[in-house]
Amino acid sequence: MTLTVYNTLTRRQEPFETVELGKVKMYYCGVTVYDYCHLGHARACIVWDVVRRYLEFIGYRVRFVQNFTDIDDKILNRARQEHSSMEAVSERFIKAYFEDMARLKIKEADEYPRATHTMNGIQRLIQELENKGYAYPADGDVYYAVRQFPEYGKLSGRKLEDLQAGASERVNVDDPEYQKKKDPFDFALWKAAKPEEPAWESPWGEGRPGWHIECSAMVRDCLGETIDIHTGGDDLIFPHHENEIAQSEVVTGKPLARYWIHNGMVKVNGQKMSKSLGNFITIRELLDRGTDPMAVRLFVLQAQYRTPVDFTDEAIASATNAWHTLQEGLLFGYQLGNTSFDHQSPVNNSYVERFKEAINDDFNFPGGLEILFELAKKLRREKNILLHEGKTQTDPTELLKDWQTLVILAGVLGFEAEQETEEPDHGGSLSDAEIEAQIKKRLEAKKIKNFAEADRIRNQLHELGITLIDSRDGTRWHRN
Ligand SMILES: Nc1ncnc2c1ncn2[C@@H]1O[C@H](COP(=O)(O)OP(=O)(O)OP(=O)(O)O)[C@@H](O)[C@H]1O
Ligand SMILES: [Zn+2]
Repeated sequence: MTLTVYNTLTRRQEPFETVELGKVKMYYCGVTVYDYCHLGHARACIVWDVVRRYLEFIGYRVRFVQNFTDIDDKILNRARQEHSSMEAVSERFIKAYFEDMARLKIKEADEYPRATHTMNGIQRLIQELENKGYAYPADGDVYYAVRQFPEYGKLSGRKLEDLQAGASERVNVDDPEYQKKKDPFDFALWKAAKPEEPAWESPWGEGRPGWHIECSAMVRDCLGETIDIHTGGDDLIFPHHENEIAQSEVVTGKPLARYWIHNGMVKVNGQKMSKSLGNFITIRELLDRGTDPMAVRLFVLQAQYRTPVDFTDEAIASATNAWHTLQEGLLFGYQLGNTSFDHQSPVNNSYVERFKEAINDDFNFPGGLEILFELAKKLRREKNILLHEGKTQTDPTELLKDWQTLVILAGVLGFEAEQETEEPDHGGSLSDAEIEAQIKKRLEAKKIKNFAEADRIRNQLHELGITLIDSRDGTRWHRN
């Protein structure tokens, strides 16, 4: 089966065909840099990191561009609060962004355009929109006339009429922007300079760009007129991506992107985790309290990328347990005596095929993870037998191949285990009686098919340096 992806634009899962054979141009709407990144951003970044890695794995050459929005009211507000400048705030949080992403092992993009570095492209686009009759100046601002674009709403499936009806009560007629607009849904392409705010020269006077036009200009400057994949969180479908389409497509006469793919939100008690709402946990907070970056990756990839996920401490704890299982599998080869990993090593193709088959179905990463866990659990079982009986049950050459397969496929999803972390700290070990009691609890959990709890107990014991060996006559154990 070849890759098929769900396209927000057509609301269908479609075969993936690129504009240029073998090449993918991909743009991700990145962060507005006025604060530290939170777990919601981590989800978006991990999902697109893995989509990119997977496309490379199946043979595409991917050009991945991700922007920074470094002009925005929120950045200006923060600068005011801190008595500093917009540049100082954005530089600080861009630096923090790179630190966080390095800790999460996110591959760097090929290019990171910034709004403030794209001023020519932005102004050129606005000028072209004006020349074609899609934009009009109003008192130093410039607005996009949504009524001019009959396809407006095609991405989000919203109709202007419905929006109008819904919004009529909420419109603030005293708002100066409202008074300048010909239609309440027209949006700003350029905003006249306000006193003491950063501003750029333009044919419409001093000012700064609106948010949506930045991305249209950055896509065009960095990747061209039609790209293959445009991504971002599903909170951006309307109005941001709708407006990007409206701006770009009337100027170029071409589709802006073949596939619009959106990640679901990380939520907290059912509400979007968001900087503006203040209900977030930053990536650095989460990692500084000892969460393994690979557990964060697992937390993200265990969910289908389009569905919302709830952040809870329990969910992170359970992802941490699962990571320990995977980690054990990834370290298996070193226990067999290998000192390094050779990426050219032979692999077990049947697993590779199953892995691809799962993920080719609209980037079904949870399906891909199942294959990894199958391999990791097999290797763990063999490791226990090896420790206990001095040799493995399966031919070591076959096992080595399984291990190599696991390392390579896990790498496609960005998972890496470091050899140094191989032996967890065995500090507070348990007495024999305590171990027996835990084993009993685990058996009871298994009886009622609560395998998650059974695995949790096994992993917890493993952390304390105790290995369990399951056999037909019960569970034996030894200290490592
Ligand atoms: N809770 C979340 N879950 C998943 N993705 C998110 C979440 N919040 C933001 N994103 C995605 O991260 C990228 C950067 O978002 P942005 O900088 O606008 O953050 P934000 O937290 O939504 O900001 P704000 O709270 O000010 O709206 C976007 O692609 C956005 O869709
Ligand atoms: Zn964007």
